[in-house]
Amino acid sequence: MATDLEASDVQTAPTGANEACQETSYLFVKVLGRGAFGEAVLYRKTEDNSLVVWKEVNLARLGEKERRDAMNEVEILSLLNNTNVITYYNHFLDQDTLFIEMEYANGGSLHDKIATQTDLFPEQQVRWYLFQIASALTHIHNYGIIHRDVKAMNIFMTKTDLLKLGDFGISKLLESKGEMADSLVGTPYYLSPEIVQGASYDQKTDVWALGCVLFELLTLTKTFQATNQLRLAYEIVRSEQGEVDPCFSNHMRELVNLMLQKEPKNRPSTMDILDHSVFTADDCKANMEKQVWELNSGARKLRLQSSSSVETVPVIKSKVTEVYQWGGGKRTPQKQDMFVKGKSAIQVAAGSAHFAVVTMEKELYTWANVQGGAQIVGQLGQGNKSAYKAPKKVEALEGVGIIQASCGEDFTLAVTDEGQVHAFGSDYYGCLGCDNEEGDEVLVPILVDYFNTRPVAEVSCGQCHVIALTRDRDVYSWGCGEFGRLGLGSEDDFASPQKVETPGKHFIKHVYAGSDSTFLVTTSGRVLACGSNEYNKLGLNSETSGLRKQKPKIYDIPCKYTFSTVKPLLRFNIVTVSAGHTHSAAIDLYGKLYTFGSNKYGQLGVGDFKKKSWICRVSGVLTGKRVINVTCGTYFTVAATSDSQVYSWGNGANGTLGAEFLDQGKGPNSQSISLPRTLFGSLHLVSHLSARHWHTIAIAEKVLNQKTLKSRISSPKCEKNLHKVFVPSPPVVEEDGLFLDSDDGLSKPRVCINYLGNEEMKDSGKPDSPEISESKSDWKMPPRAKPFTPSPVGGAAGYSYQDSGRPSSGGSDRPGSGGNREESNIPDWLQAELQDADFIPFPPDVLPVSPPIQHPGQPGGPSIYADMEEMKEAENSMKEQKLIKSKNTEILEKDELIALLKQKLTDVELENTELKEQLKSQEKRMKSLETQGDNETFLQQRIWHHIWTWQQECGISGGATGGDGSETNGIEHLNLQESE
Ligand SMILES: Nc1ncnc2c1ncn2[C@@H]1O[C@H](COP(=O)(O)OP(=O)(O)OP(=O)(O)O)[C@@H](O)[C@H]1O
Repeated sequence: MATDLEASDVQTAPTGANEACQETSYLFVKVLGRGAFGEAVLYRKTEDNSLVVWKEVNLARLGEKERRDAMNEVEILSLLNNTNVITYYNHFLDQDTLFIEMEYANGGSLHDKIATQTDLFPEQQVRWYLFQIASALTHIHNYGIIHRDVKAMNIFMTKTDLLKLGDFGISKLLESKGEMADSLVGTPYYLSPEIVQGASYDQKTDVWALGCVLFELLTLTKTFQATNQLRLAYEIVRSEQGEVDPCFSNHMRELVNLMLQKEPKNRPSTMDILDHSVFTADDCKANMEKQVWELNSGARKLRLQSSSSVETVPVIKSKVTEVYQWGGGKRTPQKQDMFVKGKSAIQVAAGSAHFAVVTMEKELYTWANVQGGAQIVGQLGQGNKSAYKAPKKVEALEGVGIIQASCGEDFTLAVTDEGQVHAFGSDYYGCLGCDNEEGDEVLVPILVDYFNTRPVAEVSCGQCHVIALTRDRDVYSWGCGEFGRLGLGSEDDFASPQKVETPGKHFIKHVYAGSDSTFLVTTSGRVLACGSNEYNKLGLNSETSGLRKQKPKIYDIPCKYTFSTVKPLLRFNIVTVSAGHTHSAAIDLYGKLYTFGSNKYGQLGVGDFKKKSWICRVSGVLTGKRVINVTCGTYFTVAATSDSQVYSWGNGANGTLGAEFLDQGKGPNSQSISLPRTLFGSLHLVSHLSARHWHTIAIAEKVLNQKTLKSRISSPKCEKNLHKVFVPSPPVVEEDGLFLDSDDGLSKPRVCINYLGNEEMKDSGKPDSPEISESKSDWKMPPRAKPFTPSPVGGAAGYSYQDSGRPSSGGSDRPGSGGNREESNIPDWLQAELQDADFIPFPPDVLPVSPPIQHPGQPGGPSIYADMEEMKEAENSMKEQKLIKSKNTEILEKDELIALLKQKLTDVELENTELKEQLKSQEKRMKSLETQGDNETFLQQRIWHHIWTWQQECGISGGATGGDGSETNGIEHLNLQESE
């Protein structure tokens, strides 16, 4: 049926140019330079106006090995996601030219920086640089990668003094960390003694090169120099570098000597470097971690948050957890009364004709919703083939603590708190993982022995295959292998778990099986996919246009037998994926929702039914909201947001959208909607969702009453100040000691509230420590975001609030709502709340709820239970707060609110009138200046600048920039804004 319905959607390879690929995606800016094999060109990407570098590598004159190296660079870059490493976005091979798209570092290279430095760098600055390069190397070493070409020229800089390690042209991914590489590569000055001597080497060769860079930073000269290569080699092997100026601390001099030890084993690892006393004194390391995060998150927010303007933080006063199902003939959500207090559901799963629910008590319940000839073949695990219509406990699992379950088409798998896996239902494709030893239909749960010694963190069932993630982060798959969905390099079926090789040392965080596809999400927010890419539902197709020497092209990939990076998603930090039958969805760290695949029934949620060959961002009513959960059915999508709304869209036949259609028209899309539409009439905070075929099941906490605090965290107007608005949490260190990028799903960006014009927004521009200000040069720590501390007087400027049972319309950006802190009318109780950093900046839904996963070594059971504990604690603390605030809360009367709003509006009107007058006078002044001739241009420029500054301060977009060379007339723009 699917194939027939979607026939018109099928893409043929190579695809002819369509609407999308005729658009220019890239605008040429300039050629950055030429390397040995091609040039690096700067482009502006029209999609988000970001600057990117396309490195063209001419492979025609490359030897076989060099070709491999180039491809190696691409593969390796795509695995990495770290602030101090150049980010990889895309690549393609066009005949003999390999095109690689990567992040642009706008501040030159460290080599240039050293070359133009006249006085010695202050120690603090050297420390700052060393910290960043050591962090970058720690990241790549953790992935089993040796860079092998660390040198000042390959360390790029941003204008904010962030360093980014790039040019992985000759890096080599080692299969295991213990392996020693033996090929002779590198740049003479930075070659390690072991490479010069032709011996094997490991990650410590990068430490040597880093030692050379450090020496260069400390002395402004090369560590080893000679008039010829042979002499240089001799000097390197002798390993007797020169002296470092005694103005540097003993710690620093000791460290550089350690790094330049001839014997690799005597050199510190990059982790040791970061733990050296150079960094541990005075909380220096923590400050630098924070600094890197802040500088990077500022830049990233500019790119990613451009249309997000409102952050809504629901404060749930009371709630009841309920389980709802709909679809399969049930046109509105049906409540399952079984799951009430004492049996509250924590996780749900939908199969084609059955459901499974895991409760807080670690019990498993199953039941059926059989339609159209579907049969019960044991998928309920009840010991018979009855189609129980109401939830029934799986008695055979009595005494076993079930913490997660997943449903395939006609089978079920359940994970215990000890990491064991139980399976039941159809074993036709070998999905029960027991080598078909139990027959085709297994009516009671059996243990998948294979995992007895390999505890499992989570499983995900596709239509007829399974993917499992162990607590050691190994991935296993089994079942039907058609289209390569098992990621095992073939289409073979397997009736027992098979270990999946993923490229590089990925740290897999979650696994998701679709009907005939599979996704993996890494700890660094990367997405890998394999299986059928029909309709581009894996997002593996790519297209380019606007590149010089390059015709617009679509690279259509029908299926993948091994896991590959989903390149169009590399720009985002993905935390959750849902794989549907015809389309897929992904949520990023900021709660933005992306969809890709077939759009025949509007299932991509972008307002039309047209075919899309790219990744879509679902905005519309979701703009400014944080999506916390998403699930894809066959032709529909359901998503839940943090402000307690549930939306559905796509094909509504058979009740899949959980809402009645009042506007049924004619034609193929008569029962479809292409934009998200709310599903419940009241507020429901959804902690877990699952859809398959045409069924959906959800755990919804009915929010009986909620107060919504809204904060403008980002709007086009205040984007330039975004980096000052976000207060970062320090990067997270995982139990196994690995550094996770701050952008990893595990870190929680603390959203603080501020506005243009607030004092908080000003740059201090001052050095961070006395040590710097006393330094020889005028170097300063990069501008640092001032943590926002709401002041007791008007500190909450920027919040508006409601107290109703309905959510806010969301996204409203009322004029003047961001007034001066001193003039804030925010009531005291709210100010007090805002000062409670634990309460406001960490909404419980910052991380989308996903199937439970227990990290290795993590005490206290699966994370979902920890989450529940946290939620309970949060609820208790909220109750306490409620008591304290009960007095103040009285002013939350409607009349008070209306009065406040009116006052605010009056203030805004006054401000606007004042502004208009000021502008008129400036207009007059400018006109008179214009008449004074060319020699007045300088003055005009200053006036333009003033007008532009006002516009920015007043949050008026499209500012006047005529004075510094742009085409727009600022006053015209301004008037237009006002009249609007
Ligand atoms: N991501 C980037 N951001 C900013 N500048 C870059 C980036 N990548 C390359 N460049 C600049 O572009 C120029 C050419 O770079 P390219 O990598 O092609 O050659 P190379 O590194 O100089 O030589 P080779 O690749 O042969 O080692 C260099 O000046 C480099 O600084």
